[in-house]
Amino acid sequence: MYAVARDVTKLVKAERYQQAQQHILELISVEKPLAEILTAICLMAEAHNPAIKACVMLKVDQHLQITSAPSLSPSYHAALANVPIAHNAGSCGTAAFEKSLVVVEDVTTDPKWLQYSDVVLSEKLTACWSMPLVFNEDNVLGTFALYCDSARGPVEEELELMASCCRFAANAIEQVQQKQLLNEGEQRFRSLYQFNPQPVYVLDKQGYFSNINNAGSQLLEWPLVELTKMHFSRVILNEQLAEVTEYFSSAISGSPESFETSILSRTGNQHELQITLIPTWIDGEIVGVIGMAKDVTQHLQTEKQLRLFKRAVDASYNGVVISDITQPDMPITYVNSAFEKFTGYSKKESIGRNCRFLQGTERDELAIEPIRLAIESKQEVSVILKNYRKDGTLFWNNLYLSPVPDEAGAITHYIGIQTDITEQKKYEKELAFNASHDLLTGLPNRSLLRDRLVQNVKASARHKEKVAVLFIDLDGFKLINDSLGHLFGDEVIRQVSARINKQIRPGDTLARMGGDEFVLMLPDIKDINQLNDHAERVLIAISTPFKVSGRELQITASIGISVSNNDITEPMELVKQADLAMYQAKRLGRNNVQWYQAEMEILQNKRLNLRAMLKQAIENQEFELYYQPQVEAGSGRLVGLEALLRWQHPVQGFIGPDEFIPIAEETGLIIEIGQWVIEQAATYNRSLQQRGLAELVMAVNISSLQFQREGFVEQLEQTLNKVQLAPKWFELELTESLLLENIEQVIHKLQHLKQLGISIAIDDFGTGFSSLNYLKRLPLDKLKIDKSFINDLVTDKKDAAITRAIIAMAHQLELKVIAEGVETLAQSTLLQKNVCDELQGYFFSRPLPADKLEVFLKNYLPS
Ligand SMILES: Nc1nc2c(ncn2[C@@H]2O[C@@H]3COP(=O)(O)O[C@H]4[C@@H](O)[C@H](n5cnc6c(=O)[nH]c(N)nc65)O[C@@H]4COP(=O)(O)O[C@H]3[C@H]2O)c(=O)[nH]1
Repeated sequence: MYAVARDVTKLVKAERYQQAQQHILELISVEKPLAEILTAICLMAEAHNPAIKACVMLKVDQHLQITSAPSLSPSYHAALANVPIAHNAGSCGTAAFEKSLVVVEDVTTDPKWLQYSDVVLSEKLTACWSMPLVFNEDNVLGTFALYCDSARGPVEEELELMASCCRFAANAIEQVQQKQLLNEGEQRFRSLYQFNPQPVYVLDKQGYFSNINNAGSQLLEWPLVELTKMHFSRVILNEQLAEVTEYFSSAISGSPESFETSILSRTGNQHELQITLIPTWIDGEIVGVIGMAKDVTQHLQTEKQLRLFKRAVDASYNGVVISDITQPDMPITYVNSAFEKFTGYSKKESIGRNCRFLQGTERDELAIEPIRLAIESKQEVSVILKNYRKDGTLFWNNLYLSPVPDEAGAITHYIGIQTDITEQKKYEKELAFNASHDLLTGLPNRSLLRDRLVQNVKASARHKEKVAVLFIDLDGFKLINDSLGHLFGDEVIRQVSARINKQIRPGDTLARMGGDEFVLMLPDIKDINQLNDHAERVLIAISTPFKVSGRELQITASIGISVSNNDITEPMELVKQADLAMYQAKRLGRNNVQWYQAEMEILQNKRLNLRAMLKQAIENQEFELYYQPQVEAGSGRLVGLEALLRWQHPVQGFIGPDEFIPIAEETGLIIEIGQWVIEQAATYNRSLQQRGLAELVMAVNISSLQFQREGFVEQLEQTLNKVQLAPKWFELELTESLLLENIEQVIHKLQHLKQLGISIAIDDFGTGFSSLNYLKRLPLDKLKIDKSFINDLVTDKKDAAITRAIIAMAHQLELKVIAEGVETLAQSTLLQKNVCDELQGYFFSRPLPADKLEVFLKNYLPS
């Protein structure tokens, strides 16, 4: 009977224990709170033996805290709230520390309980056995302890119970902790997903959005509800769809993809996105992809713009250079292609160096100073620098420097824009030179001469010295120019200027005033007596024969000299004075030197007066014609008259033609005067014939200006018709130089005159630049040997020889010859002997007024 009763108790106990275990497993599986599960474990242990109490402590940091001890008092709970994991920290603290079972049979004697024994005793408990809750062999989660009211160790059965409770507790704790970890992970993922500022989305295997975060739906501008039914192709730009679909297929096959594409939002806004697609694996199977997008529209635009800027700067015509002013010695960090082209230095050779290497060995401190100041004050600046290319050639660099701020506004760099203005500089220099120099000879011109004269006159006055001016004018240059052409004339001027240039000292100025006029300024003259020698040397230099275009030539010059004095207020006055002196030299037969004298001014004034009076002379009928007879050499018979103009001014008295004709020519009045002479001479000749006084050819001097005028021949023809004088009784005396101007037109006019029956004589023959060529070509009748040859004809063999030669040549060309200025019988006889056709001169008669001529005609007897 007894035996049966015992078996039942054991059985009941085992059954209850099993039920308790079942209950605990259920609690764990339905994820009941940990404290509830641990309490159930404690109760299961206590149910085994009413003399023992259970306690579960969990590890929190390096301490143990009671999580469940259902049969222990609240004061016990409070006292062991925080037990350290250490040696001698009660049974539990020690067990957790040593990771092994600790059995304390009597807390009153065991040193492990020194601190806590009172608390245990007040619970009427004596022994405490504690087992660590270990997970994965090493990880201590806490402790499971059994207290006993008697001082003893655990029996075998109790040890098994503890081990079993520990397993249950460790399981429950582990599951709770796992769940906690899972929870946290999910929350983290949700945060990453939901609060990500960049679009994140989930696509299913077919490419439909299953989910998308707020940033994504905002970018696409579609409501979340609608998006989750949409296929991704709906938002991709058409032309990129094929490519994106391929990326999607690749991702859905397990390979993550990253690419850039363009999408269109609901309202049509285009965005450039950088997308990463990651396959989503669930239980070893891909169920879709997670997409992450980054809106790079702004970034791409900025990049595009930067690339454009870089290309533009690279392609710029101007050299561009950027220097880092935050670095020591401000190295170059960038140069464009134009910089490389200008300077010859490649990018590699330039970057890292300071810009000053372009200045070569010399440094233009004056130009660099503004750059230094501008960089110091972070200002912009523009300077013109003399720089050198790699090959050593100079170039002018118009450099504009501007500060470049960083994002924070601090100036970190300077950008320099270079313009190569070498050509412009050269042009400016040329312009400046041309403005002050004569193009043909390269000599200073009038304006530069004026500047130098002003400076030198001032300086000389300070040093009590003088400035001399030599006005040099070539003799007969007009004839050379007219007969041999302007190019030839230019070459003559060039050669003459070079010759004079050789005669000057440093500090002298030789200027060309235009035409054939030169001015030589000689400063610092100490002895004015040397000036004559100087001028003579110039004359000799000019008159030495020279060759131009293969033609031998000799040319002389006339020089006027003036010297500064204290009365001079305007230095150019000196040039005027030297000019007047030069005119005097011309008047005195050319090829000589004259000094300026105050009387010359008077003479000049007189000329100006004359000019004014001449205008009145025609109206006031102050002109009169004198006539000088011309005789046939052989017979002495009268054959012609030369009409010579006389001017009887009511106040000034007689004024000679040599004096007023040049002025009449200068002013153009010669046209009117000349026409008056023609009419007067023709009328008078007709009158002589009508009155039966003489039948003679009337020769009239014609000025170049008059002859060159359009309609001259026609007007002459009309005049002769008007006065009814047959053209054969009229002759024109033309000078050599006149014939050489515009030769084709001259020939045409002469032929016309010839047709009319008017004869043509060449006046002053032998004094000009006689060209035999034109004599042959022109329809002429007569040559008039100049009186300068006749003067010394009898005494000077050379003059006699020239005269003979002229006569012989003229006859060969079937031209008549008349000699003028015949004053003596000897001259007349010699000319006769030399078969000169006609003679004219004081020996026969002076020019006579009409009344006296008529007396002469009546009395004339051929000798
Ligand atoms: N010593 C010297 N001289 C003599 C002798 N026989 C004549 N003469 C001068 O020689 C000049 C000859 O005239 P021309 O060579 O045509 O030189 C002329 C001519 O070129 C110009 N001329 C005179 N009348 C006119 C005119 O009506 N029209 C133009 N265009 N020029 C004129 O003025 C020049 C000077 O004229 P004139 O003073 O009248 O001077 C005249 C005349 O008086 C002589 O035996 N010995």
